[in-house]
Amino acid sequence: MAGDPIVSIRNVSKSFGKQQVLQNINLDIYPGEIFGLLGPSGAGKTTVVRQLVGLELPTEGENWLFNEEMPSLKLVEKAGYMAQADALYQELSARDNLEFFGALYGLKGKRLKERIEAVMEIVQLSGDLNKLVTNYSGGMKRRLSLAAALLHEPELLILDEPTVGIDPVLRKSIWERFYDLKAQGTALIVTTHVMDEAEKCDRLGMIRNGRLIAVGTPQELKEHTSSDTIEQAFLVYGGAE
Ligand SMILES: Nc1ncnc2c1ncn2[C@@H]1O[C@H](COP(=O)(O)OP(=O)(O)OP(=O)(O)O)[C@@H](O)[C@H]1O
Repeated sequence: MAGDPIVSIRNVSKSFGKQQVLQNINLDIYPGEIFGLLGPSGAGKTTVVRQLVGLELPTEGENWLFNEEMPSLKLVEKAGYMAQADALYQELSARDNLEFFGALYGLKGKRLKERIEAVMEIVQLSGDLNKLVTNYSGGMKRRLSLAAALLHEPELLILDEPTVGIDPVLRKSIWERFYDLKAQGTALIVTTHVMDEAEKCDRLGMIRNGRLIAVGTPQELKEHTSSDTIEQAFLVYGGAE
């Protein structure tokens, strides 16, 4: 792949107490690609992405972002992160939440106002800007969290199960926005256990029991295992482990 990787995970292992949750992960991710981390619940996907944003440290190995080792405060502005659990202030309106997150990223005034309008349009919540978050549905909260991650136009977006609880129609339109961002050169890392979503990624990393068992385009992974579906390919790689 052309150019320097935007993310480089090097020999990363992680244990929580006696439980080893990541085993010698090596992975490079490049600008402008949508990289999917696919694996069942508990496989270690969240632990990988939390390390990339400096919320977790590896027990062994290194995580590099933009040619700098994590954790680094300087990198906070370059990456946008959407966690699995929504980190929103329930008693505030969507607008107040976005103003708060925007201020954290150094956005203010007219620029902040413009960005809030733009991201709320992307997640189709423009009409609900002044509503209190406590009155949002689960799917609306997910979309608002996504809006917050998009606010400062980061070069790298790290999204932990971004479309859980979002209906298929909106999921499709959110993926269209992901492709728009990719076209602008943004790299996206998306964790998922949904197979049809995995198919939409440029490349996939399959994770099972803390190990990266395969990396490639959806097409490559299917071809190498003579599988018709990603699910089948996953089972073949998992079985061969
Ligand atoms: N802070 C922690 N302390 C102890 N164990 C943890 C901690 N965080 C994660 N784990 C364990 O690490 C393993 C991997 O968890 P992780 O959340 O990374 O999986 P995941 O693939 O993201 O799963 P899911 O799709 O359910 O979010 C699990 O067994 C989990 O219980």
